Amino acid sequence: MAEKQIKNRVCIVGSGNWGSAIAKIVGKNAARLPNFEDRVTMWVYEEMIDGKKLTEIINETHENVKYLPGHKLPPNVVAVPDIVEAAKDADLLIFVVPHQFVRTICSTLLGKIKPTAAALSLIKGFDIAEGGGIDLISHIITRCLKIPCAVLMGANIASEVAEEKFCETTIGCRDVMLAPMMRDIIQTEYFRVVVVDDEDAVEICGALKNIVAVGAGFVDGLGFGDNTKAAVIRLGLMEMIKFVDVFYPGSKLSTFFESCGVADLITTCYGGRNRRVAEAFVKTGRSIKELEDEMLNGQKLQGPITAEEVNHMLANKNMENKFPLFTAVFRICRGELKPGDFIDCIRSHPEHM
Ligand SMILES: NC(=O)C1=CN([C@@H]2O[C@H](COP(=O)(O)OP(=O)(O)OC[C@H]3O[C@@H](n4cnc5c(N)ncnc54)[C@H](O)[C@@H]3O)[C@@H](O)[C@H]2O)C=CC1
Ligand SMILES: O=C(CO)COP(=O)(O)O
Repeated sequence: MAEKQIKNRVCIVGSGNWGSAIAKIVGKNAARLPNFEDRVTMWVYEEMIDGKKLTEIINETHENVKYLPGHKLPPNVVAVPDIVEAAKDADLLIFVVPHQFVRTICSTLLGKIKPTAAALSLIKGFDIAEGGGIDLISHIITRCLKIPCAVLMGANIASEVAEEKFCETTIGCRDVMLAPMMRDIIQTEYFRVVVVDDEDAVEICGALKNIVAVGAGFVDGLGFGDNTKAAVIRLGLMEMIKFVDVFYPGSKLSTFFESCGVADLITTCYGGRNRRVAEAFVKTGRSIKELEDEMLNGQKLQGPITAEEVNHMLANKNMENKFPLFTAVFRICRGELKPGDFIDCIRSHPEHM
């Protein structure tokens, strides 16, 4: 008798703009691959749209009309409003929520998931740790849920991925047994995966580039040109490399040349939400929060909060002057500096000394 194939169950924890775009890929791959269960659950933070529950709309129309309108999800992706119900049988949990919600989600899932499950985090951001430092989101997931957590970061603007325009991504996974499963469920003809073992650096790149993208938005709003934006991208990259070198020593320089590094920096500094809202912030003088609510229809910015989390650590360690671009973005978002001061802050960057 033929041996029964073990089928991995997948749950996508999140259903925003990126969560829905990745659900399209994961749903198709799960239906196609013999070692995955067809049915993929997708946890949806329930909300009402024109008097109807978003989960019901998604399950009836196979479209997340709020966060990824115009794209059909495969019918085997099932929207579930109860997070424990969605996650309890999963062998692979794909975390893709705005980073500010991760701790609450983990405490809800504590003790309610399979102890043998593994996680893949697509979340770009940090959290504040006790003792004045920062925590990586994948570390929070591993610590809270006691499961391994790899990461996926890359130059992946969700709408373009949903349109199936070619791009690359990076999976950071130290566990050679888990890496093939992670790659299989993600890779398609148009979404190409490179797996590296430098997990922490991959994740840090994904988080820090959002701060740089806010800076890129500032220079767009101020009316500077492409040369200035290129300088912001380059100085941002140098601060990202330094940050990893100082706080996460042992990471590899080559990781910055993967999709999660320089490529994500470029795409986000030209096409991302952080850039767009930061440009409007400069042009209108309104608050980031107001503009986020008005311009993004429920989607969430990660850059300004990440700048705050990073500054919390830099200030505690007396290192703000070593990271003038990160520091200036934080202070401008807080209203402590004017947007016009941005260039002055990076003019005397340590890179120029
Ligand atoms: N959108 C993009 O192009 C990309 C996003 N990412 C990253 O993926 C992560 C998730 O981003 P998106 O899917 O775009 O989310 P999003 O920016 O579309 O956020 C909206 C989501 O947050 C949920 N939400 C709102 N309040 C909540 C609460 N209190 N608790 C839990 N969930 C709540 C909403 O229901 C919705 O699903 C972020 O870290 C982002 O940086 C990464 C690559 C591309
Ligand atoms: O991470 C992203 C692209 O890789 C999306 O960036 P934004 O959140 O700025 O849109």
